[in-house]
Amino acid sequence: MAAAAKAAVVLPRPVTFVTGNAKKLEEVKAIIGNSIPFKSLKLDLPELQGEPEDISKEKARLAALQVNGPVLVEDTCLCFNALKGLPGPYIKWFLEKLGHEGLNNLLMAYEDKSAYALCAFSFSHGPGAEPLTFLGKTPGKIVPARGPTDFGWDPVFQPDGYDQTYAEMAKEEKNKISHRYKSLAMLKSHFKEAGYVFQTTDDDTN
Ligand SMILES: Nc1ncnc2c1ncn2[C@H]1C[C@H](O)[C@@H](COP(=O)(O)OP(=O)(O)OP(=O)(O)O)O1
Ligand SMILES: [Mg+2]
Repeated sequence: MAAAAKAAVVLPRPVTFVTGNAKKLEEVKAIIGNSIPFKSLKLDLPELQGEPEDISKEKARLAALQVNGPVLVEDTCLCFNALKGLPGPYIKWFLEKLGHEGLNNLLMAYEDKSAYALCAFSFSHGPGAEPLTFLGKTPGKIVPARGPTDFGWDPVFQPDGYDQTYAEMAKEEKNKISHRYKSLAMLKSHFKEAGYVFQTTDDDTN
């Protein structure tokens, strides 16, 4: 397919990354740096039930309506293979109610402790536009909590090939292999290929 003939899409302003989670924002900033012009907005968007990709897309549709411009949202899942992918998108509530020990206990009856972290970024050009979704997946296993407890389930997830949990790893190291890094890498190449042009206006200076 010839991509060369495509005209660049003009976006009315920088992309707004909508999240209620400050830690996620920190990682996204560290990973995308200046490669995509973006600003952030703290909103806790309602999340549909269903498959990770659909939840992420719906979040992007809602965010685009609220922001009235291009948006980026992210939904994170932690999926246990023995439980056929659950808690998946519901990990936030499972973590809140059960804690790290409870997450380990869910797997007590199973020998298989393998899991994967899944990150679904969705990007929408604006209200009414169909969001594009980029999925990043990092395989690992669920272990008793080790390391700092300041970011979600990081202490109970040990990525394959490492003897440290996400929480124990240096940030730069985690950001090189994480589910979030992988989906952002796809997003970055999409931006590169699409060659979006951003219109900046006075009310966007910040
Ligand atoms: N990289 C990560 N490592 C560990 N825990 C994470 C990571 N990313 C997210 N979490 C936690 C935070 C939440 O409890 C849960 C993901 O739920 P999710 O709905 O994606 O986030 P959130 O509700 O905190 O932010 P948002 O406002 O972007 O939806 O997993
Ligand atoms: Mg959420």
